[in-house]
Amino acid sequence: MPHPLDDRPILRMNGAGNEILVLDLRGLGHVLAPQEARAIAAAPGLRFDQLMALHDPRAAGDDAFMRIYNIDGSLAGACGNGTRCVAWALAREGKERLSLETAAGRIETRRVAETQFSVDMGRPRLDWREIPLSREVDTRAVTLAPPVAGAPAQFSAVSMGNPHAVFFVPDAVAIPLETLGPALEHHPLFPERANISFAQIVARNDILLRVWERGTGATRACGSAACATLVAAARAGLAERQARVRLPGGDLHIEWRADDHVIMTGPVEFEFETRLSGALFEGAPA
Ligand SMILES: N[C@@H](CCC[C@H](N)C(=O)O)C(=O)O
Repeated sequence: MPHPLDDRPILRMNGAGNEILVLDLRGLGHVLAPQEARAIAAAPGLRFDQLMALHDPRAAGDDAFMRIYNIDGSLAGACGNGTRCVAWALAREGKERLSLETAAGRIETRRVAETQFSVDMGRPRLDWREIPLSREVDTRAVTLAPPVAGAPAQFSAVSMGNPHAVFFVPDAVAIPLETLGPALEHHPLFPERANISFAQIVARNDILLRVWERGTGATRACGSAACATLVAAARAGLAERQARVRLPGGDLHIEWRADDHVIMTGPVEFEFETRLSGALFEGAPA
């Protein structure tokens, strides 16, 4: 009996450099196990930061339900760059606007140019319980206790459907991401771990950002982190409610609208399409 994913098409893309796979499972009824996601990541050419698995919509009017996997097989509630890639993939079916559901809620996408998409990432969640944090704090300025050597003493916490900690620093490029990232991702303040951002305010509408992603590590871009950073910077009075956020893999434009929704606009790039082989999953549950 062949594995249900044998010969299934899969798209390799990137969103501002964030490495994304899009796997359309609509009509199949198969839910990827974490081991299966990790097996795909280990296949030649298929390493990913996030794998966006599309499932049949659960609600009338939606185009798909998305499960979002990190490279370690864990699930994320949101992925801005991956969502733009999904928007590109479904635009091939003639859909220029999408309504997509994830574990964290509903998001909407809109094509703004051939390879540029806007995503309404919804409302930021700012209560410590929603992020979540392990103790009651004002999320605008959380003291990092216990401290981590080399990390700033305070950060701002925001959920964009996934947990983000934003550290404002004078020089984002100088940050030793590979050592601070994992120490902070697993800090006891974050019961569900966290995505860790180091943000340098260049001007009130221009932010330089480097991100250590929960479940993945250092990436060339993170859309939800860019949204969280803009929200944190605006709350701290450091930035306007819209800004360019510059990441190693490209720029994103983020706007925190008056209606509280955060809109992210940025590029996608299609790299190639291939087919999965059932042999990848030998030893992983079907
Ligand atoms: N790259 C993504 C976010 C990634 C999700 C994250 N690693 C998590 O587990 O929350 C983006 O573009 O938003």
